[in-house]
Amino acid sequence: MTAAIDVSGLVKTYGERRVLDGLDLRVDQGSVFGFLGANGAGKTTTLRILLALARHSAGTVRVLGHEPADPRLRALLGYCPDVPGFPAWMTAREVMETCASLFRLPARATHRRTDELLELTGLAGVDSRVGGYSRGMRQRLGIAQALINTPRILFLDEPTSALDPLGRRVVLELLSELRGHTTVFFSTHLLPDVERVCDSVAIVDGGRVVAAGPLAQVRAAYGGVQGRLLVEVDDAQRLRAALTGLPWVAGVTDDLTPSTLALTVTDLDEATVRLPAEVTALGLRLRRLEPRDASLEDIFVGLTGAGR
Ligand SMILES: Nc1ncnc2c1ncn2[C@@H]1O[C@H](COP(=O)(O)OP(=O)(O)OP(=O)(O)O)[C@@H](O)[C@H]1O
Repeated sequence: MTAAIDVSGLVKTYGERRVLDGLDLRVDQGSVFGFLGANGAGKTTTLRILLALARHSAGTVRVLGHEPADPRLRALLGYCPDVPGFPAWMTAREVMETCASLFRLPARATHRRTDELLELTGLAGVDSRVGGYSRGMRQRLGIAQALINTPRILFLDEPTSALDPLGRRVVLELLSELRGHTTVFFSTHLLPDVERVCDSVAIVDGGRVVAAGPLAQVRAAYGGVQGRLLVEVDDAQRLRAALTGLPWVAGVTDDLTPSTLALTVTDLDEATVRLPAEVTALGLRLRRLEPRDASLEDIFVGLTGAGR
């Protein structure tokens, strides 16, 4: 099957500055794909190139098998920018009808699709003008308008960044519902969002993809590097002092309770064996030992040096 998105060796320079530096990317059709990177990593630039809003300096880019500027793509794509803007005096229905007219949808299809999408995005029955909408409502209308033409790929730039937790959940559930029908490509710096809804992920850093693939595969491939252990003992601070500096311990932080430590370890299996021995040697009592695979956050921090 043709990939939804296939990018190879993508380079974008601004003057002397190499903002994208040989970026490779493959997104399967029907997947919910998270394009993850810290601020300035190159996400928006990549998105703009995929949508033919910016030109690349080198490399190949195919969207549904076409060059981004191919006019055949126009009807096949939907896009919602990070801060969607609408005329303040319009209602959601008027926004949808205006967008439908750009695709020359017949009146019946416009009405049917508008009803469906306003229902899907929780805006059915909202008759007020867009100017009074909350950010979450605007974002949902942005997604609805981007779906009016039943696109094969929906592009979203940081769709949840400006939203409160409830607004984020609603938008993420909405993206999940599109799985299998529409390829969803969304850029974000929010790791929990990716963990919640994505099948596949690419982590971009310094204009390159540093890890990519199905979420489980990325976790397995890079999760072995660092895992986590939650450990509860009767004297956490003595254990903390003893563990600090050991070669298999990459970091120790206090956890939620005073008797619990969160350990970042270089090898989860080795640590699970060594830790009880350390606790016994100190004459402490082990109350809990809970190994955890590296989260996407551990992987992200390890690969991009975020927070360094
Ligand atoms: N028109 C431009 N001229 C010069 N530099 C630019 C231009 N657009 C973007 N950049 C630079 O390219 C780098 C990548 O920017 P980009 O917006 O793609 O990052 P991003 O991953 O989307 O981050 P953010 O979440 O902050 O938007 C940044 O360092 C940015 O300053």
